[in-house]
Amino acid sequence: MASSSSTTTTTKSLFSSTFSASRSSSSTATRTSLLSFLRSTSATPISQKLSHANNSRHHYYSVSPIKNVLKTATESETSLSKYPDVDLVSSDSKPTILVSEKLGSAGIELLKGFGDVDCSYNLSPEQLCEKISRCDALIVRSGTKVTREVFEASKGRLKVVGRAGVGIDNVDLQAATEFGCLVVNAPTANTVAAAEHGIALLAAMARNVSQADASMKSGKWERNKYVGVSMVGKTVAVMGFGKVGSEVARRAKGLGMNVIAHDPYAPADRARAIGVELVSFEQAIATADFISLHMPLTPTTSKIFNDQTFSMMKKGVRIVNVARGGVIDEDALVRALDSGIVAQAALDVFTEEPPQTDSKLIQHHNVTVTPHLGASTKEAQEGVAIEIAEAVVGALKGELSATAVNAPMVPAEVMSELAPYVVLAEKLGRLAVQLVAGGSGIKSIKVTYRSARDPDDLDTRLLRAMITKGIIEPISSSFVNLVNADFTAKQKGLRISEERVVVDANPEFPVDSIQVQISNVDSKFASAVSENGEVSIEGKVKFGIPHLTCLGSFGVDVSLEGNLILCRQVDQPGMIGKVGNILGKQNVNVSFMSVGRTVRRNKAIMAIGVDEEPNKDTLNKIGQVPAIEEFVFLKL
Ligand SMILES: NC(=O)c1ccc[n+]([C@@H]2O[C@H](COP(=O)([O-])OP(=O)(O)OC[C@H]3O[C@@H](n4cnc5c(N)ncnc54)[C@H](O)[C@@H]3O)[C@@H](O)[C@H]2O)c1
Ligand SMILES: O=C(O)[C@H](O)COP(=O)(O)O
Repeated sequence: MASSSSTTTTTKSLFSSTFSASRSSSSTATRTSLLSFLRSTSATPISQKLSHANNSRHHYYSVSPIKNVLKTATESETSLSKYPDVDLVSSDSKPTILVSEKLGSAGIELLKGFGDVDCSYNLSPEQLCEKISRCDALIVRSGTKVTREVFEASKGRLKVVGRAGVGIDNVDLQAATEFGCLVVNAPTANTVAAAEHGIALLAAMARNVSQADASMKSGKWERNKYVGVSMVGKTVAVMGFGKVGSEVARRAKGLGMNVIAHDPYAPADRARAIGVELVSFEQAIATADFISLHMPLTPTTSKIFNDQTFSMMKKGVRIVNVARGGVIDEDALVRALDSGIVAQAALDVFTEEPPQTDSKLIQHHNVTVTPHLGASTKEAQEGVAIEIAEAVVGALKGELSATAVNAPMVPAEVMSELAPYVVLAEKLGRLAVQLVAGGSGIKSIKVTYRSARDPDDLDTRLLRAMITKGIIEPISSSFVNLVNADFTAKQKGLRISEERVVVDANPEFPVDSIQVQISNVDSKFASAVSENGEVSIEGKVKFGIPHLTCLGSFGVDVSLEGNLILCRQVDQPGMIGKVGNILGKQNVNVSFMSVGRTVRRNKAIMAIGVDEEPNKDTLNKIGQVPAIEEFVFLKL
């Protein structure tokens, strides 16, 4: 008995968990196709009319199979000619990588080995927008705002934004996704540096180090004024128990502190392993003597520390923030400091950076400040530079990234297994859409994955994205990639639902077959319409090669390579010879032929693979063969 699970995925997020790169794809054909998929980024958000070139002309990759794949992007080539004003990179040029903030030298060297590196610091927003149209990649730290305007100004050339650090709140992720631009970060290399800075601020604040230092430098000797508080035995609440928060917790325990933590998403066993109790937000802030902030800035955490939450804190609490300034309502913090609810604050990050010099918060005598130095150790900066350079180069090569922020991250072994099915998925999408009659608005697509494995074991994001690409690209000037596939489908009003069905097949393979059905449309080829009235095709991977195995109600067996002529005819002898002759006369090479039928001597479907595209006259002659009732030419 087949069992199934289904999802509707027009709005489902593409992005999740962990991943490593895709170098282990099984065949050259498969590998190059994946690379092209990642590379063919969107020139324009689909919400706007395409008004400039896309980047698919940037043939700077030296590996020849990749060039072949770029050549197959026929739609891209056609639409490029419409936009002669765009500064296209020639086929031999290297990618241009703009580095807009200081990056460790090891990372710069790594980038120089791959592309032309332009280190231009302190650019104004206008200068950044001006430069970006000539750049394929941009590397930033927290000081560069990568806004929607930047993506618009890039005119589709920008393929990847690398954030040399953790926080990506300075990058407009929605705009990046709409433009098909991958965003990657360097999430691990500065963790220890940030944690050490948090502990440094905690200790400096508790012992009034910066105030006493300033006092002495102004000629004073105020031993009684700067009596501090001890940390041992005190409770510290770590708000955000991720990478930095965990490291702060470890160090705080080493100082003899009682550590509690609040993080709605942190696993309890990680906390237990460090000897930390996970508590509610309210419990954390109400019981802590020290509060150390380590959560990201998100719509949920924005100004989460405000008048109301300060009022819930223990009087005399001390707060450290090395996360993001925006999680604190800074005016409310000044009020809490003035009223004594908060005894002291130590801040490395601010809502506006740099903050106004006359800011009441910065000037407050109970506040210790540093200019966003959390990640600024030699070691961390070399680390993030290498981490981000590798990620950006990998992305420019078309590899899936281990640190992608706005694209699916698929483990290497899953990627390798799925690779041939990814190729099949795109071909099925391309075929299905070409079978729809012009003028039919496509709205609803159903994809059914049949597999011997448990439905939960099949990660369909890549397959769905490729089907979307296959469906959209032949009929529009949009360019679809892994980053923008779901968004593009949604913008086009396509509702893609998925079903996973368990079948009796070989469990060694992740997928047995993929079926694509388009409902409520007319077809150019009536035989592609199933008994239920949908344009329906199904395919399998056989010996690593994608095959069409079902068309409407007809079983066929056609390898999906080259171009395809499908004919429906009266099932009678001599048909293959007749059509073969017509093609031969026009020097069109037939790569294969296959006949499928429902009932003997009734109707048959003939599928003919051709290397060249037959001219109109040849196609007309095929149509004139008396037994042929309908035919269609499809580009794969
Ligand atoms: N000052 C600096 O130079 C510096 C350096 C590194 C990191 N950071 C910042 O520190 C923060 C943490 O970095 P990280 O590498 O540990 O990131 P991380 O993603 O590993 O950890 C963040 C944690 O916050 C948790 N979280 C999310 N929403 C929360 C909420 N509402 N309440 C409590 N916890 C919540 C997440 O579950 C996660 O565990 C980020 O904002 C990052 O930008 C600053
Ligand atoms: O999020 C981060 O990684 C830190 O805030 C570091 O930012 P920086 O790269 O600007 O120092």
